[in-house]
Amino acid sequence: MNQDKSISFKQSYKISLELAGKYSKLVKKSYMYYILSFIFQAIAFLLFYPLLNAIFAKEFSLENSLIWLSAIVVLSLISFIFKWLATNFQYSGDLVEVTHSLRVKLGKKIKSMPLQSLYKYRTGELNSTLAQNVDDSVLHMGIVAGMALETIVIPIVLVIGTFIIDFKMGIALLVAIPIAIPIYNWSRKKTKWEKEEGAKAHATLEADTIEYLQGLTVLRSINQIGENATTLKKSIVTVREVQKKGVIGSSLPMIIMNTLIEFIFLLILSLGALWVAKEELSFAALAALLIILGRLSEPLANFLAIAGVLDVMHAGFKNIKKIFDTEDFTIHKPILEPKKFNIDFDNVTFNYDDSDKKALEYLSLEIKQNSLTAIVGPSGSGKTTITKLIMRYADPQNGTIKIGDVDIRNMEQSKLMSYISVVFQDVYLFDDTILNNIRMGKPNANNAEVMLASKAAFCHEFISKLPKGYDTKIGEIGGSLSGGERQRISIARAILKDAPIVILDEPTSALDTQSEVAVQNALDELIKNKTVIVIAHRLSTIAHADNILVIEDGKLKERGTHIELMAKKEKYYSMVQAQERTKEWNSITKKKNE
Ligand SMILES: Nc1ncnc2c1ncn2[C@@H]1O[C@H](COP(=O)(O)OP(=O)(O)OP(=O)(O)O)[C@@H](O)[C@H]1O
Repeated sequence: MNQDKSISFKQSYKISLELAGKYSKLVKKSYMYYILSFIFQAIAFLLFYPLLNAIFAKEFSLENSLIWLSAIVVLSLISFIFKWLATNFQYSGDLVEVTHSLRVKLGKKIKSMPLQSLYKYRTGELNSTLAQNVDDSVLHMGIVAGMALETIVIPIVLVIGTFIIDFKMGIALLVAIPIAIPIYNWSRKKTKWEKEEGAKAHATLEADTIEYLQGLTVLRSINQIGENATTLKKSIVTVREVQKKGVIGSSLPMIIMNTLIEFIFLLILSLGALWVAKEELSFAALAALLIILGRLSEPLANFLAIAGVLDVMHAGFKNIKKIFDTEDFTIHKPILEPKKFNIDFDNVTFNYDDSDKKALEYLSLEIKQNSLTAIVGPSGSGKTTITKLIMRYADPQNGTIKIGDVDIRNMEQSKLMSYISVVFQDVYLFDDTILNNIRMGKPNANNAEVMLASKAAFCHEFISKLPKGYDTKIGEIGGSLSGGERQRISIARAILKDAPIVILDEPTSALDTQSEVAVQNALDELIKNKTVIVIAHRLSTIAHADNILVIEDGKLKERGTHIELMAKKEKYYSMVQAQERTKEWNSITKKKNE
């Protein structure tokens, strides 16, 4: 599809069927009924000509007149029935089902998208696609499609009919159409710009608003609230600018188009009157033409407005299609399930989509089942990338990653995720009850299981002290949970999930000593008999690890236990020395300040 051109009626028809999925037959049927309804209605209007002929005939024939009148009534009734059948698609609730199934399909797609593709979207963008764009698109299938078909079918049938009534009049009508085309194209360009830019500006505003609210604390600390929230302010102003430019740009063509239609109709009528005077046209034909022009004016006047609405929908379609067109993870056949939970990287090279730099380079490493492996290295060396790839954030460009000797590409994504629990430094709690927040680890767990996990994570006590205990909503207590408490709730979630692999991304580094002890106790419960990977900056916390992997520039530089690596006196040794010196320096400056 040519993205720079306005969407044609045909294109929007095709896309609407694609989006309707299993409901496409119903949508097609509804369109068909609309077309039939408008054809019958237009023919009914054309039959005014023989009716008027019968009425104004030299010898008035009541019988003839009644026959034509009955024909008009019957055709109108048929048209009404077809319209009723067409709109039944909306009123029977099928349209709502289409909206629902499209949203569910999008939700499934988002779930199966590689995280790398997902992270390219801002939260607000996805939000606006799932909510607004889906509604806009489905609106097309229901209401606007009928109006769009009316603007096409009625004029076509009426123009053909006019030719049959009077060839000259038919020509006069046809000549008028090419005059309107350049104005139509000019206007479409203007309205398309407004609708597409408008949709983009709104999505940006939505995303900025969400990010603004999420980051309010940080923004406050850097004095970026209210008048100073520059990003949000900018996107609010952009919406105003786009709307203003759009309204100015699209109103003028609309006024010109409508005036032109009225002018052309007047001209045709004047011509008709002249031909009647010259006895080149019957009075009945002129009267019929008057009726036909009256029926034509509405769809023609609406044409631009409807084309504009189609552009809004096209913008929505494009966003929905962009999500559907994202490549899914391919699950390699045969689908396998690991029996063990050791992890192996074999010659793994990976660079992020938008970067030329290799985040990991020909990396091979082994993580034994039920061992505690620490990954250390300078910032940007690739530690987090290793853990992301285990969770299939994206596939490496080279090499394989195996769990229990099974390539992770041979595993169902949901199965793979069920093998892994992650505890991050930043804990995300959903605005739901504490009970449900923990239960997310195992959705079918009963309350007793949740409480058991919570006790193991040392959070039962503080939860019990909350006014509504486990039924307290996270939103109700807002920021009153400490970092350590939030962390322990997330550990309870992981304990309940009981996944065989646990990834700890520096979960205690942001905590004070007292909280750290409590969280460490909870972690000790979590990692019992698990394959554990810890990303650590503070080397003192991983001295007891079974294996330490030193990563630098995406490559494995050293491996061994703390004792082995210290004895080697190379990279790890220097890192430990450097941290010791920093610690000493900090305690000296602390003492000085006291
Ligand atoms: N989403 C991304 N897109 C592009 N490049 C990325 C992305 N995430 C990480 N990188 C780059 O990949 C390299 C490895 O990053 P990674 O986050 O794995 O390092 P790290 O060792 O975990 O660092 P840190 O200790 O600071 O968290 C870095 O050069 C980083 O800039």
